[in-house]
Amino acid sequence: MGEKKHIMKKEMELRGKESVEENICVVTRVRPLSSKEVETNCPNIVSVDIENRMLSITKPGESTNNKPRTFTFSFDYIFPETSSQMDVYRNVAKPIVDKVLEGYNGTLIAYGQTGTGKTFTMSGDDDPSMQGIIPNTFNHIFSKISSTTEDIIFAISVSYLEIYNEEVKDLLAGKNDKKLKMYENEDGAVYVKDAICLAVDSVESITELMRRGNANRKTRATLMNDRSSRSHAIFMINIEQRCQGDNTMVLGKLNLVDLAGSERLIRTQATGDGLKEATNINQSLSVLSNVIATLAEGKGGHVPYRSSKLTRLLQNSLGGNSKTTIIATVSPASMDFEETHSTLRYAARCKLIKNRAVINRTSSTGLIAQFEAELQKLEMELALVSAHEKEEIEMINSNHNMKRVKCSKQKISTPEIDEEVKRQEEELKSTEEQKNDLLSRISSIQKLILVGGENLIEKAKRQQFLLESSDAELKNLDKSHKHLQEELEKKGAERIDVEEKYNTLQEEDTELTKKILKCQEQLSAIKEEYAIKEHEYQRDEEALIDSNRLLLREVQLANVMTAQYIPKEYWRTIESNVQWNKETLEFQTRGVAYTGNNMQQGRGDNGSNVPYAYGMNRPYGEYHRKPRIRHSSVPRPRRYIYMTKGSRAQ
Ligand SMILES: Nc1ncnc2c1ncn2[C@@H]1O[C@H](COP(=O)(O)OP(=O)(O)OP(=O)(O)O)[C@@H](O)[C@H]1O
Repeated sequence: MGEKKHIMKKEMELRGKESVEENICVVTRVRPLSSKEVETNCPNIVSVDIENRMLSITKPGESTNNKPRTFTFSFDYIFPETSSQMDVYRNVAKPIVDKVLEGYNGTLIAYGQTGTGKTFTMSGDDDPSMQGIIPNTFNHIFSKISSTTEDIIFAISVSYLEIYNEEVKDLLAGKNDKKLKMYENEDGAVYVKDAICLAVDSVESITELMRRGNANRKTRATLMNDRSSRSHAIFMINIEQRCQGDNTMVLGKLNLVDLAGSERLIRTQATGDGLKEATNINQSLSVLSNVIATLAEGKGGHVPYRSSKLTRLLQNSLGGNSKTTIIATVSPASMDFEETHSTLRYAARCKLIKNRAVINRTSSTGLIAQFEAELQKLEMELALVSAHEKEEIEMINSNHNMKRVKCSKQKISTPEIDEEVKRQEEELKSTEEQKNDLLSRISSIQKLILVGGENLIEKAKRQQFLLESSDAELKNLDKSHKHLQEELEKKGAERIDVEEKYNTLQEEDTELTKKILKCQEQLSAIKEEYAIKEHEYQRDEEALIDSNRLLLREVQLANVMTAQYIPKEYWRTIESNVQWNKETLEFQTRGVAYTGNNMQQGRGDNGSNVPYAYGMNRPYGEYHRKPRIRHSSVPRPRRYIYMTKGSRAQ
């Protein structure tokens, strides 16, 4: 005994090393509005954002700042009203069943207000497309076994229990209402003593057990549901498998739990047995809620599993060795707001629970070993019976021979021999019956040992096809989603490109606009300058015209003067001695002693007749130097006389 405990402790230590802690998976499923709710125009308060896995509910009649008050929750997966049974199976149950087939414990729990679709989700209807998780699981398991290799053998067994008014009942035991007791085994796992556990060899046989159990389940019509489940039901499937090559054994346990629905007594108006059932249901759900709250806190304190049969049975699934998923079912109807809100809060809390699942490696004392031992025993019996049968046949044959010899020799009848043959033939018949019975027992046990790769049933294959086709559909969807995503990314990149180009163009445009503005400024400055210059030019032109006019007058005056005052002979002398100096822009005379004032002075001083030099003392314009006659090359200071417009020459 001590050695066994030691081995178990070692095994548990090993399991601890192999396991990984992970959060419970929590999903929600919204049922469609019922025909009654549609008829009464009941508002839908639920909105689902599948992509972001968010679900929001709106509180009827309450708003802050004119906005309706909404509560948003996020879950691992959300199934809107339009989700099919296969959608739920593929996304929620299939991953867990696959893990159970690897040897893990798996649990699926449907939780929610009464009438929100727990039984619909777990069991569904007979119509194949309406089948719920439990029947889809059968097809999945058997088709998976069909597709494994021959060197793995399986044994599948089933139990179906319910907890009704805090009593554990066996749903496979017919109408026998025997209460069952729960115990803990050596490694702490809770089990129900004397619960029927039947081995199954096909989808048909397991479906038959489910139907039998469902027929025995307590249901009642209530104000909230025509066929309300009044008990928590747990369908348990054990999958044991052994690899023939290395003799390794694993045992996966799958618990499929359809809880009774929580209900507000004021709404169901239950009385009598209905009231007692509802009180027990609410009580056990409240203990479940406490267990979840304690586990969610994660402080490792005392968890009140023992406070109800339900929590005790689910001990391993909540905070223990199991891959667990909770499916919270909710109603979209506005009148169910309180219940929906409470279910969602409860479910959100479940997300915090951590489990630590490990593959259950078993010793050889499992179902397969039991079957093999029984087969061995039956085959030994068969060998004995066959040997006996052979002896009997031989004896009968020898009696027949004896009878033939006696009859032919003595020509007498042999009543003793006839009697003996008759007796022996009866014995042979019974031996043959015994042999047939043994053969059929052997064959039925052999059928329960499922060999991997065997074509177990066509239906399972069909279901597998359904699953695979939905997988393929999903893959196709994924593909087109990916394609769309890529297209979107491409378009996004193109848009960025265009935006960049647009930005550069805009920048260029701004630059050019700046340049244009600058050019425009320069142009207007130039125009302004041009206008000023034009004005100045006009002024100069006018001044030139004026000065020309003045010069003309002066020339005429000079001509008159020279004609009158300079005799012709002097005139020729002056002409021949006068030269135009290009540099000084003056006339210069050779051999003339006096110019300008000197000449005037000279004439005045010495009384000579030297005439006034040409142009002397004559103002003639603003910009023009008056040509002067100079005698000597010695320069003398120039005199300029400026004349502004309107002033007169002196
Ligand atoms: N997703 C769904 N699609 C279509 N019909 C649904 C869906 N969910 C629930 N229903 C329908 O709603 C009704 C109530 O569902 P169901 O009996 O499964 O509720 P429940 O949660 O198990 O209730 P209870 O706790 O009272 O047993 C049924 O008629 C069922 O067919």
